[in-house]
Amino acid sequence: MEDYASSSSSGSAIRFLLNDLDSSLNDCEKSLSDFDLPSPSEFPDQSTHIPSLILEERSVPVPPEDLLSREKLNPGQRYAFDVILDFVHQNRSLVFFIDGPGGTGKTFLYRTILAAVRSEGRIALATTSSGIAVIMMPGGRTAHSRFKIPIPTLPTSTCKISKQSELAALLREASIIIWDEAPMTHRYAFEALDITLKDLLNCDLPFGDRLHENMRAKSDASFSDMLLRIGNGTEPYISGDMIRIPDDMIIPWENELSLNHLINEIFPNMSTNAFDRSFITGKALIPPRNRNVDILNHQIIQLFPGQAHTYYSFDFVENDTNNLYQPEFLHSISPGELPPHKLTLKVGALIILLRNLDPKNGLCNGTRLLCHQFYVNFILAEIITGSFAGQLTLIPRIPLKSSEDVKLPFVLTRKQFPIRLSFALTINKSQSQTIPHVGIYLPDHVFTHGQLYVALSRGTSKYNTKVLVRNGSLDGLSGVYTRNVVYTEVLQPP
Ligand SMILES: Nc1ncnc2c1ncn2[C@@H]1O[C@H](COP(=O)(O)OP(=O)(O)OP(=O)(O)O)[C@@H](O)[C@H]1O
Repeated sequence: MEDYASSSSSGSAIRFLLNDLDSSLNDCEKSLSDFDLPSPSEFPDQSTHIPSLILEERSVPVPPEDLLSREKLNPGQRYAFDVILDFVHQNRSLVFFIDGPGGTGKTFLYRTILAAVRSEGRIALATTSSGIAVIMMPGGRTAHSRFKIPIPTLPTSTCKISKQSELAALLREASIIIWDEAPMTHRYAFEALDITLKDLLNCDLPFGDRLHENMRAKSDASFSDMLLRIGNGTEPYISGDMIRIPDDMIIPWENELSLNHLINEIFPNMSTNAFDRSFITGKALIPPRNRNVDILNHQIIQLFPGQAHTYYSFDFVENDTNNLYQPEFLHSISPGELPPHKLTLKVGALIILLRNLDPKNGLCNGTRLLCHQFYVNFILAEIITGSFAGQLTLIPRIPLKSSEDVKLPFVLTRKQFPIRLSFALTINKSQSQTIPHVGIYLPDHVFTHGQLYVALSRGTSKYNTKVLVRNGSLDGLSGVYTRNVVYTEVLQPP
């Protein structure tokens, strides 16, 4: 409360405090009402000052490199930028859809728009569907937290924003709202926001644009072209839905030991390279499933030099008064969304956060970090993903509950650090990240739309993207093949 004492009145100070508290709780999918705390609007402002939410947005720093990005936009990005900025300048409303496969520069475009609009003293709200995308945009927040979209979101849901609230004032004041990775969110969330915004402001018809050029791999034109063909489903198919992977990307499958060849290709000479920060942070192995992630991480931490530090979790099931669930059984449960019971780490090891601890400060579900030091109840680690890269942070040990997705007949509570090793991560978790040196391990062929494209498009060139396919041979044909799942109807304009 002392930090808020300089506010013009005690009512304002309490309101500031409640607003900040509410925003932090929203990041963890909770709200003030969950803790019987009053709403900020119960503490009216006696002064004529600008609402704190508006001040907060106005103070989001504009990175100088984002201002310079305007000069680097490719023709597709430039067109979208010009049209959108025109609407902003004319104070006109329209909904724009920017579409394009991973790596075509959507986030780059959003950051350029945010910087341009904010540098004019206007308000630009940056929101995203996933926690990890938040840290890719300065001032980013998850859409659920920013718009107070209820969870679960039902067909009749509306956002919890009253007309008199500071948030309503912020939305009215905003010149632009950007929602990254919008298709990942259920349509009920958009309908809830649509109804709410219609009540607060006026929106018009949608407008769409599609980006085509893969910017992540632009230094390797043939790779970039191949990626777009794979993403569009136009790479030639052989024997149903199989495509051939170029020979120079292949690590041949001979037997189980071939996995070591892939690991050595991406993480060579670990005993000398492990403490070279730039070596270790630009790399990852990406298989489709969590169980393969665990196998790979286990193998790499063994190769990693230094003393192992192991943390064991405390596991329990609430209200299990008859001790039905023995600790040994609970320890053996290890779904990808929870940390393992036995967490073995080393200084310099790569880890990934499994919860949104503090999205405003870069600690989201999906943030990758480097371990620096181990304490009993904290780990000192350095963020390596997104705009907070380079910052040191303390990760606490916290209780984590299993979700319904794990399909257990009870809720498991595990007290552990909310992290896993991340030398390897699933293809889905790798989305939105550029990983210059990537090894794709396909013990099974991919199974969902666009997944092969996501895996292959993490890298920046053919030469540092390697692929190991377990069942990649086709009768009578040379070369290595894997499945590419593309539902072309998903790519058609409405
Ligand atoms: N016009 C540009 N000039 C230079 N670099 C660019 C340009 N556009 C994008 N990039 C770079 O290309 C890479 C991929 O861009 P970005 O992350 O914006 O793609 P994306 O479409 O958001 O990908 P994803 O969907 O995988 O998150 C980034 O390293 C980005 O800095």
